[in-house]
Amino acid sequence: MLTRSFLKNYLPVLCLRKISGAGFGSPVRGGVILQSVSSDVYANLAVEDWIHDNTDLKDGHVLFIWRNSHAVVIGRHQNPWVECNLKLMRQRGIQLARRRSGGGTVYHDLGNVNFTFFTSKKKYDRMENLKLVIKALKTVQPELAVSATKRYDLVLDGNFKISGTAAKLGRTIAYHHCTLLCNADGSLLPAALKSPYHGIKSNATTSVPASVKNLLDVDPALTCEVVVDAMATEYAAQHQIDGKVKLVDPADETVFPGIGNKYTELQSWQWIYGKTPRFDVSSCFQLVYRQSRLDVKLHMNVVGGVIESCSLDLANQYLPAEMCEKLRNNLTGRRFCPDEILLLESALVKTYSGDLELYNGGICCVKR
Ligand SMILES: Nc1ncnc2c1ncn2[C@@H]1O[C@H](COP(=O)(O)OC(=O)CCCC[C@@H]2CCSS2)[C@@H](O)[C@H]1O
Repeated sequence: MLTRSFLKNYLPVLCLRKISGAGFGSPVRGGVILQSVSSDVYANLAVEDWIHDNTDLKDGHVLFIWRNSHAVVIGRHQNPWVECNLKLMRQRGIQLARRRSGGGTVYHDLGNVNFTFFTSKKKYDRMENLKLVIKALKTVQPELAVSATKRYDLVLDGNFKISGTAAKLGRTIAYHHCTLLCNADGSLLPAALKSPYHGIKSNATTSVPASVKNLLDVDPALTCEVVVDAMATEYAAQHQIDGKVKLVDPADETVFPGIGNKYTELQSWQWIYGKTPRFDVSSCFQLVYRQSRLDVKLHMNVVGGVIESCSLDLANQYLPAEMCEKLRNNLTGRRFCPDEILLLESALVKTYSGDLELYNGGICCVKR
């Protein structure tokens, strides 16, 4: 079920691996530059996955260029509640995506361009790729004080980050992807990446915050479009291919058979939240019931985004042990949500649904 159209369009560069027993010749040397017509972060990440899973790049290489509408992209082993402000993101329509590569959290919008360099694992070389980006930028602005760091960031004036890097190494194929800030929203970027949440303990990868800058602030000529053109020209020159950029539509199953499944998975709660490394979280509340206030300490152990176990410490054993037990049972097995107050409230409603006097009497939780 391999797509003739993909082969027609993208061979001689890509040699597609056998799928369902259908093999297609031997690897062919060459390179190709693809650019997505979509600004949907999940669709673009699905293209990366698809190329990673379905191509054999023994001597071939691919540059994939893509931009997204507002999104925060966390690394494979990160905790979204630690890394970003989910409430603000919901209010501002900023998508949350988890990528397959490791590393930290970045903000994307149409003022940020992403470049994915696919090669065989042998040819994988992040510094070479970053040198290419620097060269391309310098063709537009020779005076640009841009350099690569040991962490594979690109910085301006030795200080201001304009690009972050992450990578995924497969069995035979590898990719290195990086961002490039041309004209991203300078106030949403830090706001979306600031978690209001404290008290989470885990071994998840944490991001390394940096001072960032947009290229456009240094030189108005450095728009995304100009930078993309310069990159395509430089990549083509380096790999001795024609600099034509082939536009691809991630929704086109005739080109990317089976991509719909990848897209669905990348958007799912199970992938975005469910893949969060296990963590512990502790919170203190006051439970207000009629005239009395009750201090509550809530400890939760969250595995796969779901509360695996929890404990409640209540001063003076205010609630009968069996009620505490009921409350604990109602929290256990629920999906963790950033607002423990809501979580506790809904567990209380469930626990006391048979005790209308208590519930109607107005239990409310106040975070201290
Ligand atoms: N778009 C963008 N570009 C560069 N730097 C950014 C960006 N957004 C945020 N940041 C800054 O980097 C740190 C995180 O740095 P940290 O080093 O922790 O993480 C990264 O750089 C990851 C880069 C992932 C690149 C992938 C390529 C395609 S999909 S995402 C963050 O706190 C901000 O200060």
